[in-house]
Amino acid sequence: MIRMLLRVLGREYAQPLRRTVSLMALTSVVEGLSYALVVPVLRELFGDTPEDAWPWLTAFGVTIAVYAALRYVSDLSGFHVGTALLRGMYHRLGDHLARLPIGWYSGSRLGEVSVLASRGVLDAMSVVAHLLAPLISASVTPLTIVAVMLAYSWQLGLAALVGVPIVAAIQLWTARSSVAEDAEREERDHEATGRVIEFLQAQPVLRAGGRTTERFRLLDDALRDVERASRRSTFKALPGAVGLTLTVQALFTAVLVLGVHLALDGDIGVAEVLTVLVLAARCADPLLSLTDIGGKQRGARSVLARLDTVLRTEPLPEAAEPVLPERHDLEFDSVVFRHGDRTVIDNASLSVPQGQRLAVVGPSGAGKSTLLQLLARFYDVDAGAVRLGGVDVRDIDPQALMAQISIVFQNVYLFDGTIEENVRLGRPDATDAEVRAAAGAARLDEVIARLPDGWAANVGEGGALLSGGERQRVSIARALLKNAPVVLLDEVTSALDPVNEVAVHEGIERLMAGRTVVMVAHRMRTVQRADRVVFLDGGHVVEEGTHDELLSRGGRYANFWNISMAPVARD
Ligand SMILES: Nc1ncnc2c1ncn2[C@@H]1O[C@H](COP(=O)(O)OP(=O)(O)OP(=O)(O)O)[C@@H](O)[C@H]1O
Repeated sequence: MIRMLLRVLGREYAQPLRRTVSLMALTSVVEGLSYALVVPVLRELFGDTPEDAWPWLTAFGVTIAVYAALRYVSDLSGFHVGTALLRGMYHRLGDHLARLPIGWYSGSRLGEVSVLASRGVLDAMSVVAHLLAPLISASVTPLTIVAVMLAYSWQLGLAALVGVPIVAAIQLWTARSSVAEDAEREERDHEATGRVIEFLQAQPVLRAGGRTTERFRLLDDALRDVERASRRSTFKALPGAVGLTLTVQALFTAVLVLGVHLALDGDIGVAEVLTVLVLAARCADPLLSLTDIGGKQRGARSVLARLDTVLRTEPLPEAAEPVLPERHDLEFDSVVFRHGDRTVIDNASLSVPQGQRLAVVGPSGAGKSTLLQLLARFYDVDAGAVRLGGVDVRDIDPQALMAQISIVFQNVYLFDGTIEENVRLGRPDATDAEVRAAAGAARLDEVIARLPDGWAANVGEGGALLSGGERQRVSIARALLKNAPVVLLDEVTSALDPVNEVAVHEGIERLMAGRTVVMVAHRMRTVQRADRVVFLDGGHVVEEGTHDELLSRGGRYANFWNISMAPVARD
């Protein structure tokens, strides 16, 4: 467990963790010794000279005081190390997540990672803060007591010692035999939490579909699976729990019977028998709690295994000697890209000279957005190469690559902060004048003027307090402020109101000026502003040329516009 914890966290935590474990073990030994001192105290008290009990009573008092102090220090140390590990874990996970390819963040991953990053990390780290001390106490204190018993009466000590391998074997067997069930329960638990997130996110769709009171079947199924998996894992751990209880009771009875027998034979005194029985009873409690602790420990172990899997996910490889491109032309050279076994981009080649605009047109699912994602290296190609300024994007330092590219997506995500903070994200060190100039060019200044708090207005989580068109303006202002030489644009497909549409188009026109642009275009008006057009279908470049050339060719592109324009013409 500790080894796994250190693998997930990194070796730098080994020393504080080892120190805490040693402190906890020492505390448990002193606790055991304090119980052991009851024997001489009682022996003297029951003996002929009870006043001889004073030195033992003093020693007993001192041991209790030392134990209390050690308990305080070791609990505090557990708490400090636990919180330090928690912080370390968050940093490690955050740093790693920031390096993973954007393409890794698919829909289901978001739920999984949010559960791991919140409850998962807390669960795993509670091992140190809350689980380690009881676990060590439940093992070390009884062992100390058994050692003391051996000193007073080897027969009774030996009887108790027999229990040690049995208890250890039961614990080990329970842990081993329920590994699969525990992992299954954790898996189902995570799935259900993901479904809860999905259920909350799907509220607008469910309500629009009139399913306000109907329960969400996927969530219901997931919760039923959790119930089934929990039942299976509880049943699997049950024989271990029952076995442990029976063993502890049997041992206690054996020590009791043997103690009485020895006392009747006169081998040991009544005081010894009494105290050994008290000690044996004291052993029983922590031993029985091992069942509960073991369950929690197995839960934490499976969370640690999940964290380990995420942390072992390889980020996109970084070039050993990165090259900085000096030009900003773009090139797709015989690119093949697959999602699983599905080929999404199939041997596509195209190029965009520096400062020119390429519009990508095609039916839904043709691979248009994927093309943009490959340019920004959200994924790596499976074959061929994507080049910026003649340099393979895999040979460019990831941060340098992102500095060359501004991206304006259809779905704009804004952080829960002020408008100014959201625009500044484009270039955090920009001056106020530059931020205001970018906002003006994106016609965001009109939006700001309408808001009571102006620049300081909060946009709400995800930008919920702004309209779709207003959010687009923020994202264009952000891109303008970034002032990158390459612009990737995924045109908004849903209709904007006329005022926003004009403003967004104006902003985009300013953003594109003098830059190398690849835009996924859904409107004829946008395509007409491009220097060249490629028509993509099934991941292939089917046609390529200027808008007028392709229209007059009367091929797939012309046909595509004829079909998409037909409803507009009818209106
Ligand atoms: N993360 C993913 N995992 C698996 N398949 C994916 C993933 N993302 C996209 N695809 C598939 O890749 C294909 C191309 O998707 P892409 O989003 O590039 O198409 P598009 O041309 O932009 O479509 P649209 O115009 O509808 O947005 C689609 O068939 C899609 O189902």
